[in-house]
Amino acid sequence: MSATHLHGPVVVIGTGLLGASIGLGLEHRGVPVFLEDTSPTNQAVAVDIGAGRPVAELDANPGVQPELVVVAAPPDVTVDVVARALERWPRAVVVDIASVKGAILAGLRERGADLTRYVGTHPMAGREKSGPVAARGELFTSMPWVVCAPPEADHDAVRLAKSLGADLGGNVIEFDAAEHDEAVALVSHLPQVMSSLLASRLQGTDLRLLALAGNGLRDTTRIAASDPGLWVQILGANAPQVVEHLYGVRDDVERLIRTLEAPTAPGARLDMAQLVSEGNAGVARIPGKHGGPPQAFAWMSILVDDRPGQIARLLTEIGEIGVNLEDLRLDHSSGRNVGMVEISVLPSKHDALVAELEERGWRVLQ
Ligand SMILES: NC(=O)C1=CN([C@@H]2O[C@H](COP(=O)(O)OP(=O)(O)OC[C@H]3O[C@@H](n4cnc5c(N)ncnc54)[C@H](O)[C@@H]3O)[C@@H](O)[C@H]2O)C=CC1
Ligand SMILES: O=C(O)C(=O)Cc1ccc(O)cc1
Repeated sequence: MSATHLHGPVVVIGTGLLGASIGLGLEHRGVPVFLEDTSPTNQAVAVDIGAGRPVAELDANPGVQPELVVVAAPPDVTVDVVARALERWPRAVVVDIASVKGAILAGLRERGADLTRYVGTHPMAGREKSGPVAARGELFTSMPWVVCAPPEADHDAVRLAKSLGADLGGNVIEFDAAEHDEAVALVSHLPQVMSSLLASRLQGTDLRLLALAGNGLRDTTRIAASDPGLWVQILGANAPQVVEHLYGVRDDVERLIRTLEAPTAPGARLDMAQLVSEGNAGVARIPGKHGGPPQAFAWMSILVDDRPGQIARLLTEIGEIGVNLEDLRLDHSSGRNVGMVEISVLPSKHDALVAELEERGWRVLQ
């Protein structure tokens, strides 16, 4: 990885969730950012939260060109906005961050855009919310940041695109556009579709039934709250790759339906076990945090009295014991006078932590 950093100025066009998050992250590192959006409100909000200054202030100084332009507008308008930015700032490198890459590169080629100064990128980080109000400067920390350089791109343009991802704390990975689209169909677009399909089953359901919802439902439906306008564009631009996975899902669902229609038939239980085991095998392949190899963490549950300050005391004591928490979940059902804190740690730390916590009087369930 190149160790160079951005100096700026950087122009961000499209100051919604992603654009304002990029602006915040760069401004935090001292890189001057200028913002532009077709929505005056979104631009003003992004300025107000500290993501940069209006681009008019850069335009007022015609001698200064941006070092880098980041197009963070919706996929449908990205080709047009990138092509115009390449013409408007003839010395700047222009990157986009749209969730699909092949269609955008093809569109720019068709338009005869100067691809020596263009690099496609895609931060694999986001939220189920949109607009600058939801922006977070640390959104990209330790998340993959894909760089898809067209063969025509200058070395310096690629270096700058990588610096953007690295300066925002991302893990930079190089793919070509076709490989990228194939990968995101599986790791991003299919999860969105599955989450939406699942959550749509909840429509019209008696709220008394939904009151039983636990973490399983929440874990599998968070991204069902995503913006339909954005996802129409993403799925439309990557439809052939996504549909290949849906054929596989359809086959598996049909197999499961046949099994559950006759759950006591010979072989049916094996089929059910196989379905869950196949899921076990898939989930074990998801890389750990920071892009490392798959890492199975060891979980434990600690009972805490429902009194103010108990969870803070627990976390302080875990810090004193010197163990790093990998994940933390709270289960705090109303009407009970104890809560449950579930934590995960490296497997090598698990037994010693349980022993230490029990010694200090905590009730630990494994
Ligand atoms: N939402 C997410 O989690 C992620 C989104 N992306 C990509 O980032 C891009 C932006 O997505 P979000 O920030 O989520 O959307 P958003 O809806 O929060 O923001 C998009 C912004 O672009 C502005 N805009 C629309 N047309 C424009 C134009 N012609 N010129 C200038 N500004 C224009 C809108 O007014 C809005 O402020 C999309 O291409 C998306 O595929 C990439 C990774 C994650
Ligand atoms: O909310 C999440 O966890 C996401 O994964 C969001 C997301 C949405 C679109 C992308 O192109 C990349 C990431």
